[in-house]
Amino acid sequence: MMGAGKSTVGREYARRHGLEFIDCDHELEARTGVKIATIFEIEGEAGFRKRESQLVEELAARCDIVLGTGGGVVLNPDNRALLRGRGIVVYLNVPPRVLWERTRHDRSRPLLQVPNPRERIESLYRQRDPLYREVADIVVDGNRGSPSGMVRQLEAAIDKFRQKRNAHTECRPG
Ligand SMILES: Nc1ncnc2c1ncn2[C@@H]1O[C@H](COP(=O)(O)OP(=O)(O)O)[C@@H](O)[C@H]1O
Ligand SMILES: O=C(O)C1=C[C@@H](OP(=O)(O)O)[C@@H](O)[C@H](O)C1
Ligand SMILES: [Mg+2]
Repeated sequence: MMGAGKSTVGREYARRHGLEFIDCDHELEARTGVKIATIFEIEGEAGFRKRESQLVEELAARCDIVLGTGGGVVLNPDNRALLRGRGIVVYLNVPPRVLWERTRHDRSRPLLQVPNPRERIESLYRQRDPLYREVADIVVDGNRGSPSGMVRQLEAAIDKFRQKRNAHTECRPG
């Protein structure tokens, strides 16, 4: 969700692991030369989603990167299928009250520039939580510490996931 810490925690995780971090929104801004809010203004949400999907399709083919998506990436079933098929997908789950606290003074997210952003966050959370769970390999409570604390929790959760996955795919001596 917006404000969960994908951009902040993802960047820090990648730095600590010597991986390239690509943030979908930053990448779209770099490629278009304008802010996300301007893409929404000119092309509407539909135009933004189209650009986002094209970028996710391109980047899902990359290896050895940490990809920080926008929170709305899961709305498109094709994006969900792409993400499910690649890498390890983490859902940073943060309750709406905290998402609101983290985003309330930030005007960079057009979907929250409404008269009742708090209610908007709650309804988006209700709508999207099942979609995030559908795509995620790992669900991490994203409200359990500072960004660097979250990176350590992510490391532990990813190690655990890899061990479990390897145990399942190991072949037994015949
Ligand atoms: N674990 C955390 N604890 C406290 N604040 C955080 C945490 N993770 C992110 N933040 C803050 O919340 C805001 C939104 O983070 P951001 O990484 O942009 O979220 P997202 O990319 O998921 O929308 C930023 O101001 C960031 O510094
Ligand atoms: O949740 C969403 O629909 C959006 C989330 C934003 O990214 P963050 O999740 O990084 O804030 C950005 O892609 C756009 O404003 C739409
Ligand atoms: Mg972000």
